[in-house]
Amino acid sequence: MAALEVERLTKDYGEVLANDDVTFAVEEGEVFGYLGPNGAGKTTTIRTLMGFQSPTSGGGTVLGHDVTDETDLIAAKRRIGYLPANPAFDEGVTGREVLDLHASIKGDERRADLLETFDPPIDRKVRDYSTGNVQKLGLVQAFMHDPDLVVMDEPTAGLDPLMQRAFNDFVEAEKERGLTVFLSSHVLSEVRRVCDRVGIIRQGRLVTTERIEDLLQRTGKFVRVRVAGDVSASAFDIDGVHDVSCSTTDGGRADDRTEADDPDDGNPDDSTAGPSAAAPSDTADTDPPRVAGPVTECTFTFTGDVNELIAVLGGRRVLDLDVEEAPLEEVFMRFYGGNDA
Ligand SMILES: Nc1ncnc2c1ncn2[C@@H]1O[C@H](COP(=O)(O)OP(=O)(O)OP(=O)(O)O)[C@@H](O)[C@H]1O
Repeated sequence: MAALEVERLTKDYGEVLANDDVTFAVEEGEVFGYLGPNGAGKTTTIRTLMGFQSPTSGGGTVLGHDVTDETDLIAAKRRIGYLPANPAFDEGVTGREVLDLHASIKGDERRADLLETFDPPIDRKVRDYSTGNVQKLGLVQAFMHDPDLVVMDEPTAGLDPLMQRAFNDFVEAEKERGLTVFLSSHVLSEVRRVCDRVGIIRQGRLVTTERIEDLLQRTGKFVRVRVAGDVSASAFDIDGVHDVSCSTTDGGRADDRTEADDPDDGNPDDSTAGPSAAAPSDTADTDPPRVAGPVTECTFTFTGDVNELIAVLGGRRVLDLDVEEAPLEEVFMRFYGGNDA
């Protein structure tokens, strides 16, 4: 049984169709990221799943309970943790009192541990909290009754980088324990680190659901190669090379030599540039080959067979080579952007 299901969910606010026939499921034990640009419809889905608003049509289940059936949902909510976007608590009470109230309804067996991790100033009145501290209090509240499913709307909003990292560590550990997490986010590093799968929504429509690994696989690698000689982009005309761009400079020029030729620049990349190892034997560990004459630097995204790339490079004198995972940002921009294709 899926821990959370959204089935043909449509929410029409009148002027805006905020969710348009959205269908996806989150499996037990999965961490699922729900992504999309501002106003895409993420909060609308989340609030509907939590029973705070009714769908125009369609619906969903959480832990097998119908989200449009109020009574059914009450039973499920004891086993669900929820962190809304911009959580708001009674400003006149302390954080401790907020948690005590929550504990009286759902329990708090994990409160002490969570307070060690997130550490909001629980004896101060909520009105004196910073935005980040409100968020931390919300996180403690969402997890402290040891739920089976946690739903969070932008959980790291307002958290400083250290706290964001603590949150990511925490979610990874929770995943190990088998917790199911559904979260919306704009923070791609966080998504990449903690999520197994993502669903991307744009203008109310689900564009894709995909495993993070597959998304990265499909995106390919970002390649930057420097070769001796005047080489044109057509030299890399093999399957899987995209957006190739080459520029040739005089290899003897000081500015062009700076990175590759300076053994003392402390740049570890100079000595580890993959197939530079395939370059001639004058490629000392700390002293990449010098070259007289033109040097061409080409960059491209590569989704093809790496052996074909090696074959192309094999016929040339490679001075430097970087192969990196393409940034996740690029992948998401494709989906976030205006081009449906
Ligand atoms: N109560 C409402 N009445 C009318 N329109 C609404 C209402 N709530 C949201 N909307 C509109 O529905 C669309 C989706 O909003 P929603 O808050 O679900 O997006 P979101 O993806 O969560 O955005 P963000 O990333 O900015 O939080 C937006 O155009 C928003 O203006």
